[in-house]
Amino acid sequence: MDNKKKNRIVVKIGSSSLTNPNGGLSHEKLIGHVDALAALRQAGHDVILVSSGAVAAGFTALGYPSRPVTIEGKQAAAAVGQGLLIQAYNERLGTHGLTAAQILLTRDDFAKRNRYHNAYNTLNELLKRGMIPIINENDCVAVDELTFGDNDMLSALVAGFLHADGLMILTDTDGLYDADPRSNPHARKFSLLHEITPEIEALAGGAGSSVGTGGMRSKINAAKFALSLGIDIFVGTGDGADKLLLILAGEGAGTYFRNEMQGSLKSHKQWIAFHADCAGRIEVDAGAASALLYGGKSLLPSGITDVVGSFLAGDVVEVWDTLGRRLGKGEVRYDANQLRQVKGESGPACQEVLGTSRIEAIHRDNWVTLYMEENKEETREEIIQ
Ligand SMILES: Nc1ncnc2c1ncn2[C@@H]1O[C@H](COP(=O)(O)OP(=O)(O)O)[C@@H](O)[C@H]1O
Ligand SMILES: N[C@@H](CCC(=O)OP(=O)(O)O)C(=O)O
Repeated sequence: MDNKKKNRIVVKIGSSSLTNPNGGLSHEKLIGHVDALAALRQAGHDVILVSSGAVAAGFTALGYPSRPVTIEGKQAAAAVGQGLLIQAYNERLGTHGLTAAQILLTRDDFAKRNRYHNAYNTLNELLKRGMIPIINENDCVAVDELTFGDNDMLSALVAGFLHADGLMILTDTDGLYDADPRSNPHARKFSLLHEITPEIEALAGGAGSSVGTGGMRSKINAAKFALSLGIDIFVGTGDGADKLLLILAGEGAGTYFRNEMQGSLKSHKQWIAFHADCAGRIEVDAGAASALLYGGKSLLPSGITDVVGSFLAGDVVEVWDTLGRRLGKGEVRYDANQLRQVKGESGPACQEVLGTSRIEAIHRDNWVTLYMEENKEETREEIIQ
């Protein structure tokens, strides 16, 4: 994050920072955040908000004494609370001449190529027109296997997908400590981390309030993912209308996670790597494995030794080598039957069967390396191209 250039910033606000401890929206807290978002926007930055709080804001109106635990209870509470949230956001944004644009997503929306690209195009159009996108999980329809897990991870996925410069995760604690500060008054804070080691992961505990869900653990998972894409992250808190500008300037009350990596994986490659369902599997010989991993080459049929499954052209498949190592994932140009016909064949033979000179089974633009040999940093460089 660089406070002098125009940045694209994803801000995530947790339930505890928007609602009262016993549920119900806190207008006072929400207004404080909106004023800070408006200041960031008015300083010329693109601002995308990932807002939790629908369940926590809605459950009291439904007569639940505390955050519901049943799926239908949470979904009903979210249906009420999401409306209350957007109404309150819009009221306050309006005083700054700004407008909210509500986007509710499920994991399925990220897994389907068309939906993923539609969401990307819509968000870019909204930002071009100066809107403030407000994203939440579509809790009313999301069921376990279709959820992002939590909004911390959703905000990291959104930050990656939009090639954000920074991700600010606002919560009720001023950063990551070496123990949960609620239960350990001697806990010490980390101000700046360059990587998330297993030791750091082990320090982060669960939710600290009756309305939060993932706790610091889910923030660390999200930070790890965003860091792997070269995005700077801040986890912490703040007060006043200039709190987000202070965070941007490196003066926020929290933990900064930064790494030196430049550039991020293209959105389409992120879709292949993190979201698309795998429809089958291709096995390749050593020459093809090396061309894919280290040569930056496309996969040609001559290197294919086996084709498993019944996928279609345009599907995403996993690629393994004959030693049983998963090398990566790619979008195939041909369906499984066509690839069975040309596997192991030379260029001219493939051209004859496929009727074209574009014989790549997987083009390098549609390939993502996932295999990382221990201590082999160049593989990582290839992932982040
Ligand atoms: N090592 C830690 N450092 C800081 N906070 C921690 C740690 N382990 C657990 N926590 C808890 O994580 C909580 C924040 O997460 P959560 O309750 O899910 O908030 P939100 O609703 O903002 O997502 C804090 O209130 C704190 O009690
Ligand atoms: N989508 C849910 C929030 C899920 C979630 O991750 O909550 P939190 O830990 O407060 O960020 C809601 O709006 O209530």
